[in-house]
Amino acid sequence: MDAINQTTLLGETRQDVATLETLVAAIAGATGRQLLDNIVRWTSEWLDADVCMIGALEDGAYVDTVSVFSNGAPAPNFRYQLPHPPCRHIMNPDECAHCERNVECLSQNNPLLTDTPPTDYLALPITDQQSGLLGLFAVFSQRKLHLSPQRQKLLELLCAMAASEIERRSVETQLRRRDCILDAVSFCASLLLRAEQMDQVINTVVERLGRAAEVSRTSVFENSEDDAGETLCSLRYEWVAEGIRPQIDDPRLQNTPYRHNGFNRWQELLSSHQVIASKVSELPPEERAILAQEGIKSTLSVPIFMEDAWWGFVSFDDCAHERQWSVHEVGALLAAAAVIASAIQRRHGEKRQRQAATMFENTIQGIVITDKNGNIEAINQAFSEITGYSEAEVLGQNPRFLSSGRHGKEFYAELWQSVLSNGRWRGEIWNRRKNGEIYPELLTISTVKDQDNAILNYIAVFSDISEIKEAQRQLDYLANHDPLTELPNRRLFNELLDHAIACAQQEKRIVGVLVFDLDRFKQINDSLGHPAGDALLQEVAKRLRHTIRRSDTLARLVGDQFALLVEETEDAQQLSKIARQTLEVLSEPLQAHGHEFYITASVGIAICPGDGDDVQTLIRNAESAMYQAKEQGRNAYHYYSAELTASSFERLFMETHLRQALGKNELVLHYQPQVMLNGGAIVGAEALIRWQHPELGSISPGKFIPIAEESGLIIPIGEWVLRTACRQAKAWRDAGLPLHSISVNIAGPQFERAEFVDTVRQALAETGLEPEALELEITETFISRRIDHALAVLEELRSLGVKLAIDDFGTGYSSMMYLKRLPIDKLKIDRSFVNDLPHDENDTAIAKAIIALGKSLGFTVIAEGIETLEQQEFLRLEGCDQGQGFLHSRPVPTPQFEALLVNGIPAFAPKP
Ligand SMILES: Nc1nc2c(ncn2[C@@H]2O[C@@H]3COP(=O)(O)O[C@H]4[C@@H](O)[C@H](n5cnc6c(=O)[nH]c(N)nc65)O[C@@H]4COP(=O)(O)O[C@H]3[C@H]2O)c(=O)[nH]1
Repeated sequence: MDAINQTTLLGETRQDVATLETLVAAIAGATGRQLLDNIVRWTSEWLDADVCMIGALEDGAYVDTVSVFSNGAPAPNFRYQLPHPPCRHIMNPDECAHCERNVECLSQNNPLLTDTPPTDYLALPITDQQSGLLGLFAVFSQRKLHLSPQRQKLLELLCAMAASEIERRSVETQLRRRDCILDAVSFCASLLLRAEQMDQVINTVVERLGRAAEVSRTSVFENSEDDAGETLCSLRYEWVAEGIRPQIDDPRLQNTPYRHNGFNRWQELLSSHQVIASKVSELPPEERAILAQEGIKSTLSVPIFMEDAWWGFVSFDDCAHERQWSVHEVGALLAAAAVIASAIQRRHGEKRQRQAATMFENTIQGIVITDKNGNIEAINQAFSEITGYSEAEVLGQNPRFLSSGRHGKEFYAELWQSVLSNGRWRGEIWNRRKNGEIYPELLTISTVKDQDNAILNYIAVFSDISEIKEAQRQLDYLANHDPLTELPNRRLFNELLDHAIACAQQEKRIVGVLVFDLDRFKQINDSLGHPAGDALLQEVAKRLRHTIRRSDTLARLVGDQFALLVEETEDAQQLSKIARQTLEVLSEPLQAHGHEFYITASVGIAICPGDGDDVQTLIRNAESAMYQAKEQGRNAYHYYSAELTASSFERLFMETHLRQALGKNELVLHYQPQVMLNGGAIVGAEALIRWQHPELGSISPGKFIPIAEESGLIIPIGEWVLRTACRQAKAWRDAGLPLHSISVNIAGPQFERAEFVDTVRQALAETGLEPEALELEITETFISRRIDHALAVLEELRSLGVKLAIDDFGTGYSSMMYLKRLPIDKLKIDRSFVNDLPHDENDTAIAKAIIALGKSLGFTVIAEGIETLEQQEFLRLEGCDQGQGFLHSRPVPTPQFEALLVNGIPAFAPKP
């Protein structure tokens, strides 16, 4: 049948009608592939063509034939590439049909055409209003083909039929692919659920999805942030199809900032839940360059969100085709991304679980998990380490086997009541280890409940707090004990006394408080240093501890003050017995810190009831009594009496005011002349301190010097005396007044200070007084107590050039042995031996002996307290060199003394 003739006939002749009838017969009832096959067969016959085919356009780049009729028979489908002549014309949207002669086409791609290459070509686009170009309908012939309007109309009709079929087939393909992906997704989901090793499964999941999506590569990228808050992405998992180069080891894909790589658009889109589905050729140039370099032609990237946070994305790359991603595929791959997200999340959870498991095993806290009935389901290593029980020994048991027996039923009832009502109990509990040892735990019990609030498990977490308790005990001990002597301190003593008072009041008993204070301890501390003082206190504590009865409590209140609480006593007399015993024990020589100490103490006793009903009053009154004992000559005990309070207050008052006296210029020096007994010339002056209190008037040094010594105030006061006396003597001497020397009293604590010699040196240097014009008076008692030390200091002072006198000579333990060694200049006979001269035999003998001793050793001898001419004469005749006393002058203020210096002593004035 000639095509031209037929065309001419179409629509006009019977032949036309027949043609249409055969067409209708061919397509009637046919659907799907059958319809397309019938169309190509019918067209082939109608146009007497060698080959007739319908092709579907794939990815805009290929034609996949869907039905081919070649040389009188159906032929296999094939694919060929576009654009390719002559089919490229059909790709032009304006072209609705194309007819071409003498074509040389398709020969390479289509085996059907290579044997007998066609010369004529006729084609029409198959289009759809929504999707545009779907494919083409092509006819090849070695005979001449002509496209008449009628023929074109009929072919357009056939194209329209083919279009719906191609459309249907395309959707079918997309759905098949989608189903395929969804199959893979569900497979992966179940795989993930069952999987134990998430890492391996994630790789399988990625592969399976990649294969299902028929892509070349599936890549999972994870986000992170750098220090500057920049979002980075790193390739974490990857699957590649055969022949595709893996990228997982490419360092450029690790910690890559989206922004710096021109992928900031991706960051924006993906982070806002959008998908990137594109042919690479259609991407912006910067993105295109990077992806094309990797051979990627199409990419679909889907974000992964985890708990609403953008975690990263999964990319499906097609390196083979410029693929047009269908909505179905995108939907399925979104589901795939969700599966991957859940896998990753599970992996994180697993990690957390593993961490939790590790913590369970490695924590130092013991953990027990029981079922709802309280039977142990699991324990950790620390449980075994703390309790000593192995897992096998405890599984299935109720933890009550750990009970120590120290808590009653009520304790446990309250505990479980709290667990059941609050879901939690926390507290300290005593439990028993396997070896029977009872130990304290800090325990927390909590419940695990299901959705319906029913208890599933109890979890007990506990720490062995033995060490903490021990530390607490030590802290308590430290808080209540004196670290030096390990005796109870004032705090604990107060508590115990409080308790004792309460008990005694109930039982109508008496309680005694004895306060001990070491006499002159301060001097020891100042002279030998604190280590020696501390060692002495330790020895004293040891000795006292051994002396006291078990029922009594000894404490160190402060410094050198100890207290004894006597609870079991029949009467007050027993307390004095205890005080006496204590004094006796202490009077024994003590060895400490390489020294031998001869100490004494003063003890004050207060009794409840009577001397106070509370802790403070009792202790304060015992202290008052102790001061009273001191004032009465030390090494004694004294009961508290109401009058004592007044003197204690007075003492306290004086100490307080004495502290301010120096600053307020209330202290002054008076001077008493020292005269030559032969002739009466004033050779020296003794500086004697006076305290002029604005309210109390003049206070005698005999009252305040002991307080100054006890409180340490003697140091600044003594320095002031020394400087003032030196300055005054210098002034008098500079004024030409006849004064050989100025005598200054040095108290024991001053003399024992290591800096004493320096203080003297400085006083001389500051005032400019010649050293030989200064005489230091040191009491004999003091020198004899620590003779070696005294010797060394006196030598040093002597080397300064100052004069040294022994004051109150005769009152101490004079020993010829040391007296000989002492670098002194003068002996001062104590007033007490002068008082009754020349009538008292004893005093006379002593005075004579002292004078003889002093003379034999080459010392100057001076007698103090000369009040009568008789005394003076006796002493002078016995060879005493100098004298000092009211007979010559009382101690007087500076101006009066100046007058004495100028006018001489009236007692020696020539008789009129
Ligand atoms: N009954 C009587 N007493 C006489 C007579 N002649 C002098 N006295 C007193 O005897 C004391 C002599 O001083 P002391 O033995 O060193 O005894 C002094 C001395 O140990 C101490 N003292 C005074 N001034 C100082 C001082 O500046 N430093 C130190 N460390 N102690 C001082 O106070 C003690 C008492 O001093 P004062 O009250 O000034 O008493 C003085 C003086 O007033 C007398 O004929 N009859």
